[in-house]
Amino acid sequence: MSDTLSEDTIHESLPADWEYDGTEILRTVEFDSYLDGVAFAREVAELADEAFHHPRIVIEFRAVTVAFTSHEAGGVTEQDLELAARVNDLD
Ligand SMILES: C[C@H](O)[C@H](O)[C@H]1CNC2=NC(N)=NC(=O)C2=N1
Repeated sequence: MSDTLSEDTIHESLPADWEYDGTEILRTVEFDSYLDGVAFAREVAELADEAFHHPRIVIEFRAVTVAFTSHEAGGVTEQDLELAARVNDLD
């Protein structure tokens, strides 16, 4: 079972453009078109499924929000931070 991180550790470790709302780490990425956002969401989904660690993904008209938390651990873990950094590499 992964260990959940303290709020201080999460805030100190957040990848660029990510925030922490007390439950999840989140990032919203804006796009010029809806389908560009859908394509990005698919890339996120593929890296998440490869890692078998799945975010909440919200696809809107020209923005996609990705949110990670570790459900089994009951909070944010190192794995969430690692995948968030990998999502930034997609951008
Ligand atoms: C049984 C459990 O759903 C699986 O082990 C995986 C699937 N994907 C997951 N994704 C996330 N974000 N947290 C989990 O705890 C998790 N567990």
